[in-house]
Amino acid sequence: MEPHKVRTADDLRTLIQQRDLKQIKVGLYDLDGVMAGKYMSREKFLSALDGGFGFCDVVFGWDVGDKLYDNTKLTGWQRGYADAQVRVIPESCRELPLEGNMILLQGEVTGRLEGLCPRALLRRVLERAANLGFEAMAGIEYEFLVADESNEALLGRSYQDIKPLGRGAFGYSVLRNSVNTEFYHGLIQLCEAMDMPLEGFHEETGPGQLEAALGVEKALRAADNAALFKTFAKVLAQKQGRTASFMAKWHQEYSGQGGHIHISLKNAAGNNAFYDPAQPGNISRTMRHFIGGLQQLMPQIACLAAPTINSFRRLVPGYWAPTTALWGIDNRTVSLRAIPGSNKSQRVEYRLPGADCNPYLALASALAAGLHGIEHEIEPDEAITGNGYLLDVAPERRLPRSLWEAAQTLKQSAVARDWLGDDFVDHFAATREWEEREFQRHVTDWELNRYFEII
Ligand SMILES: NC(=O)CC[C@H](N)C(=O)O
Repeated sequence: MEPHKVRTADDLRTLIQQRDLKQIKVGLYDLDGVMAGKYMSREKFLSALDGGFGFCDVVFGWDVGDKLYDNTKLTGWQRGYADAQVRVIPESCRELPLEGNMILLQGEVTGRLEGLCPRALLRRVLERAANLGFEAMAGIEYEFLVADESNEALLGRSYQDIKPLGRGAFGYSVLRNSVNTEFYHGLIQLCEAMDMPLEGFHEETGPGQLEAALGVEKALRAADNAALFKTFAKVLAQKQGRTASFMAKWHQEYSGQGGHIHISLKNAAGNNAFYDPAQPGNISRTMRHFIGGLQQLMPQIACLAAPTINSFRRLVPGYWAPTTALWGIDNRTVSLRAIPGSNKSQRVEYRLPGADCNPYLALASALAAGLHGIEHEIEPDEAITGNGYLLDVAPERRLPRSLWEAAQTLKQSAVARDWLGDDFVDHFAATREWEEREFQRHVTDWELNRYFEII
């Protein structure tokens, strides 16, 4: 039995027996898209496979620095930080080549806190898509920085004067990717072994910025691959004495780091529901309405695509990242790029998500918005042409400018509540408000440099 062939609990038992595994690694993704997990003994794992296991619910109650949220209802001291119930997902089994024979299994939270589990959330949206007669496909691409030094060294200098892997900006440089093969080849091989092959991998336009495009998959698999890619690209870099970062904007002078999502829908006949060769740009009625829904709801779901304080540094004009909820045909100056193609490749690229977002949440919210558009036959604005940054946009097409604002628009969104659930919306918005409060009480370097002496 091979990890990529595992579909059932029995397959998994066979694999564990064949490899004579004494330990198994199990993890689940939190709201920030960070994997929390542990090694489990074989005995414990086999019992978890049948009956699930408990995992302290603080996994949804901590911020990225393990500080406890003080403003959430579903987790907190008032709930005693009880265990959340987790089920093991056999078909999530992956090889962990950096750890010899070890395998990795993902879990999903069930029961009282199921509404907060990012993977369960995406699964619910996909079930609703299936009820509407669609199967969602997605391909996610990441831009990320590789620093040619350890995180300890960077931490010691408070992340100042970062030394990127490769000097200067040389988008698509073959020199860079031929010299830095230890990292490039290492990651290609790792992704291959973990059954999440890269479709493209190149030097982006920024010192040390790389871009990896994961192959198109059914949406849940695409999000699994994306989340695992982020986790294990960081692991590989650190094992090489380097550091990979997926923050949205690590330097004001350089282009930010996107986590763009390419989306299409298959209809019941297995055809691409976005493709209609009789229409301009091959854009079917279904695709138009999907774009219409996503365009209309984008400000309301923006904080799932831009979930950190730093996300909003990326969303500025002139750096290839969008600033408005507009769309165009093959236009990279707006947030929705309709890509004319064939029955196989016709799709829309959602360019709002940064590399810092949780792929389960960004994808679930985009699909919810687009499917809402299909259900309600929402017509998008006219496609824009030329430089979208220069357009004067209507207030309802503006995107939130801060995490606080994004959390407020999410909370007020009836459609987000309908598709993502009240538990999720209330909890997630509270966690983003907490993040903004933490930031607001912090004095930044910029302020010190600007005001300390002169004001
Ligand atoms: N490849 C590109 O289109 C650049 C994207 C840009 N770096 C972003 O932040 O989204």
